[in-house]
Amino acid sequence: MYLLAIYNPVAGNSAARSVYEEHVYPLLAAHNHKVVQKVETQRALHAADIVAQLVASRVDSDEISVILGSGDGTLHEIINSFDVDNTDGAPIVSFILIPCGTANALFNSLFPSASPISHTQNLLHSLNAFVGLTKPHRRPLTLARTVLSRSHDSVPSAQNSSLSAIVISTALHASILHDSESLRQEMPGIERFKVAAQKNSTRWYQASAKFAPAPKAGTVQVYDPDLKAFKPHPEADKDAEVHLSGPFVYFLSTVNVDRLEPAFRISPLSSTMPATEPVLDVIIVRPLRDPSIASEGPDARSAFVPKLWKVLGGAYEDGAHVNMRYNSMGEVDVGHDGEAVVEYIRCGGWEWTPDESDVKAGLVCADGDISAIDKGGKASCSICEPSWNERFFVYT
Ligand SMILES: Nc1ncnc2c1ncn2[C@@H]1O[C@H](COP(=O)(O)OP(=O)(O)OP(=O)(O)O)[C@@H](O)[C@H]1O
Repeated sequence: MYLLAIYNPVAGNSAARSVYEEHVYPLLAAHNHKVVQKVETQRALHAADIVAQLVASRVDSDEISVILGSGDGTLHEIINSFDVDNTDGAPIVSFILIPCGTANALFNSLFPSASPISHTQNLLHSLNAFVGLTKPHRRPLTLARTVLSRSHDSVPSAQNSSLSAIVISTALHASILHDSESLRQEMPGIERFKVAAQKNSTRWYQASAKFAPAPKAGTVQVYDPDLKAFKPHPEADKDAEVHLSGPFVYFLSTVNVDRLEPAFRISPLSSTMPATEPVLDVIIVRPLRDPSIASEGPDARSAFVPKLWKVLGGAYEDGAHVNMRYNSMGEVDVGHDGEAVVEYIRCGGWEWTPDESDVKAGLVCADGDISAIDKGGKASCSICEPSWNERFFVYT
């Protein structure tokens, strides 16, 4: 096994170097683990280049173990450095996560009780498993591929394709990530996401969406708050696809994670009702499901803002939003018996086609990385083929 220790010195509150020197390296030495290569990243994509070179050189090992001190963005860069067409015989990559980023969605989902991460012991859960202080378990990472295509493209180019291990979103979440990046210097913590959320709160996104089933399930599933269970989506067509029309406020899908921050449990059913195959859990809010809103317009958009915050606030209450429903007045609560406010869909893939007139509906977030769909184009996201879901692992 080739052991690589790598950290991003500017991730999160820039504490990675001291965490490695004071805790990570001493713990590895105490357990006789010899690090072959130690890297402090110097720039964006540096970690990705190091791992890609190792894989390409066919390092004399069938496994590369990467002790990764960063946020989710650096993990995303590493996964995307793989040459999709040339992986035969390439070593598998196992991550030991040291959460040094801002949000650390993957780490916080895998170790939900490891909060706050300001407590050193909470940083070391994955490393403790690797060195054998806790029962080691290596969990495969499910990957989703997102392809942005122009409508006339029959074969989208590789440059427009990316792999994700955490979140793929459009609508409000993509706008928040897009706008919060400019606030990073001023607000290094998660408060920058809240500021960007306020800025985008009255925006509705004009698009249509399509969903396809995961192979084993055979149907697109939707969560029913009455049954407290998933059921086949009632609007599936003869090809088992489900089509939803906009406007949308929220559209976010996850793999491997049930939260994006320690307490923001946006796709809670991925951990409380796990699927038996790799799937995308998709969280959708469409404001015209609200019985008190008959049509679009500035008043309707303003009226929906407090409901949106209530729903997203439910994610901070251990995922209570998935059981929130309307009453006949359009009020939102878990005790009501009208339509579910959140459409919680479980599927194998989705397609998002923004209206040409709506520029912000064309933003797509893949693990925090923002891209824009070309005018007239669409984004297609699907669970990767099984060989890709056995390529990356994480110690838990
Ligand atoms: N030395 C460096 N200087 C500037 N940027 C760097 C350096 N090393 C890595 N980066 C870049 O920093 C960006 C953010 O890193 P990362 O995702 O690890 O942390 P984060 O954004 O704080 O955390 P999270 O993704 O959990 O919110 C990545 O795009 C990475 O490429």
